[in-house]
Amino acid sequence: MLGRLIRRVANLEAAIAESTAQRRELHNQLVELRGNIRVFSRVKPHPASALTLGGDGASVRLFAEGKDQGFTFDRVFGPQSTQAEVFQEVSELVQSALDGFKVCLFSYGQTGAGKTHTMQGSKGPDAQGIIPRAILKILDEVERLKEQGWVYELEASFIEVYNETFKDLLADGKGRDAGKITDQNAVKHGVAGGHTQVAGATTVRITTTDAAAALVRKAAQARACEATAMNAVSSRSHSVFMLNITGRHAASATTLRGALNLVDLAGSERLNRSQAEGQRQKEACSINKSLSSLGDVFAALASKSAHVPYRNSKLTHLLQPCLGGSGKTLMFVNVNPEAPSLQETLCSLRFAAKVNSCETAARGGAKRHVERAGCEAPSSSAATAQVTLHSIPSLSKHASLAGLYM
Ligand SMILES: Nc1ncnc2c1ncn2[C@@H]1O[C@H](COP(=O)(O)OP(=O)(O)OP(=O)(O)O)[C@@H](O)[C@H]1O
Repeated sequence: MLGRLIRRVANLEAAIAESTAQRRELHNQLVELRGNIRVFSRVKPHPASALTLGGDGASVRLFAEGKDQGFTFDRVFGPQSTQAEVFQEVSELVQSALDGFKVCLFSYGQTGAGKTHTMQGSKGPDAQGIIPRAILKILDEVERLKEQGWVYELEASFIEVYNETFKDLLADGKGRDAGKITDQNAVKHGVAGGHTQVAGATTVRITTTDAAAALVRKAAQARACEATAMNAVSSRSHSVFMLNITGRHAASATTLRGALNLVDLAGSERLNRSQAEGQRQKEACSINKSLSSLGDVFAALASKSAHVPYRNSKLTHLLQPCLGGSGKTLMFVNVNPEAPSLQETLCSLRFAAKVNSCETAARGGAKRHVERAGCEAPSSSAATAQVTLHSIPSLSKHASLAGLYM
């Protein structure tokens, strides 16, 4: 009798493992079919919008430079879109980071277009943006995966890139130079798909939503202090929430190393060079340089160029493992639909269209990072076949979003 029950449990566990393997395999096939570089646009609410949204949920039109111009992306979120709807569309990429992929989400657009609203959001469960929702999803998944024998470690950093210099937003201390990282070679990419670190930046182990909320709050305070002291530096710097994810499964001696980078880019508006002087001119040059370096990296990837200029800016160097063929990237292009912003909106949409054109070229190259004893970073399909037998990830519908934002 007991023997029969034990066999039954073993059979049921094998069946669960089998269906989990299929789920992960299908999930990753789906993500890869959609392309490893995807572009979404989000239109901020405005009572007199100069943009027209297509009924297909993926296109937007505007009249500028004397003609009607249309753009199509993977998805366009209209002004009515909620934070929950937006997160729903990106949650599969968050899942990919847990599955061992290097993932990067950007928000791009002119100042005030909604980048921080999309990434960070504001207080209250409905208003929270991608960062708090992603942390909550990951912690929830990690808890579930424990039952399958997986032990996950989450290590977070919060970095700012201002005038091509890194700053640790989690550093203690106040003042303009607090957290400034002067080491020009601070970016350290782990070998064979290991984690990326910024040497000298604080890393915090995240085990609870409270710890995560405290970290997000500290980074937001550091940016707010700067905003007062230095005339809103935050809109002229990039912020990167970096989460390195390590999953270990003792029974199969398997280790997964994924990463989730959530990037709020500097405002993309073109400053009038003739009017910008001193510090503002330096900032403008540095923002232009890093945003155009990002564009250059996408262009090189699209043309399958032998050389991809990751090292031309701190940001692209930091995000190299996500941007390259083995990672997954999603760019949000936030636009302000009011008439005076039309020219900036057109520039943003053109940039996004360029990034979007990389999708097909880069398609199909993403690799998860898997290690097993005596077997480093096998090919994606081999890894999928052997490694996915131990988890049943899914987001708890009852999980609370409370407490993760500031
Ligand atoms: N989709 C939206 N729904 C409601 N409010 C929004 C939306 N997008 C932006 N806002 C509001 O517009 C204002 C500016 O947005 P936000 O701060 O996110 O812009 P930003 O692009 O991050 O600007 P900056 O580059 O200066 O940091 C905020 O008050 C924000 O709450």
